[in-house]
Amino acid sequence: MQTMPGIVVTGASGRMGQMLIRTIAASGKARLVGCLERPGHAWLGRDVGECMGGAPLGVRVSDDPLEAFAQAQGVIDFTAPAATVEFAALAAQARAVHVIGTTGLEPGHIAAIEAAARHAVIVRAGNMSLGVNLLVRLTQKVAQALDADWDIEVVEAHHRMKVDAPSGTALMLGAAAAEGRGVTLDQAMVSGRHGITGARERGSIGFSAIRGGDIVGEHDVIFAADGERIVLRHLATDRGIFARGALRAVLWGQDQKPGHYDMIDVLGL
Ligand SMILES: NC(=O)C1=CN([C@@H]2O[C@H](COP(=O)(O)OP(=O)(O)OC[C@H]3O[C@@H](n4cnc5c(N)ncnc54)[C@H](OP(=O)(O)O)[C@@H]3O)[C@@H](O)[C@H]2O)C=CC1
Ligand SMILES: O=C(O)C1=N[C@H](C(=O)O)C[C@H](O)C1
Repeated sequence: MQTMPGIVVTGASGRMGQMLIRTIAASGKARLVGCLERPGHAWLGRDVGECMGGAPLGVRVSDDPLEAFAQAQGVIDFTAPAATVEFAALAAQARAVHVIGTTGLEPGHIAAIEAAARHAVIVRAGNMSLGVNLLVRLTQKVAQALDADWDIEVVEAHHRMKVDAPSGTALMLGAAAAEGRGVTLDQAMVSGRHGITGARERGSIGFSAIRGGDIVGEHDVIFAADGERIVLRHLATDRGIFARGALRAVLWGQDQKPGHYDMIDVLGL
């Protein structure tokens, strides 16, 4: 009989960290074997279930990733770019599958993640939900079917605590639209217009970000032409969709060769 993979959750006290811990504990498919927080964090040394205001889960919060990863088959990481790069190197050293949900990554961070993925399985996506990854595919198809008479705009809305813009999801959708159009996102992207911008440049892909309240995550891809408009929309109302996707990814990754994968690979879309 195969044993359930042991998973470490980084950023345990965060919005996603707590959702991941609940999802793993209830799954019956994986075991929670470690929880990480920064040195000095108030939760260190305490049972993570009790820290979250519930029953004990038998896992104490630690600030030692090396020790935690050594006993794990998977690491689920929704933290911040600098931490994720550090975790990628350590998870690869431990040959643990590293699932990365962290957004706001710059090219230098991605290069470091690529290097780690030469030695271990990494699954990274700016959005782990089934719905958004399906929308990525639909966006690519619609962009491929339409010419540059159709202006493409990506509009996203998130809670007031989000620190990066455009969102990782908006960038995935923009990249899919660009791919459908046969251009790169770097060539086409226009983000956050302000002031006397001049008329819209034909073929550009625009990005706008709204931040407020407790919005979990909303994304529209607008294809606007003269006289008509197509809007592809995803609304997230519960962070459980991201946690369930991440759990699926860490289980899928157990049987893969080292490499840098995304949720399209995991979901087979
Ligand atoms: N791909 C996806 O499907 C999704 C991705 N995300 C992304 O996940 C990330 C986290 O989001 P969210 O949970 O809302 O954010 P939170 O701020 O609620 O949680 C982040 C956690 O990571 C910890 N952390 C940050 N830096 C470090 C570090 N250097 N070392 C150790 N721990 C660290 C934080 O600790 P501290 O408070 O001490 O800083 C905190 O516990 C974001 O990048 C977000 O965009 C979110 C939802 C879905
Ligand atoms: O920070 C968030 O909350 C979210 N971040 C991801 C992103 O940047 O797209 C995914 C989701 O939209 C929630």
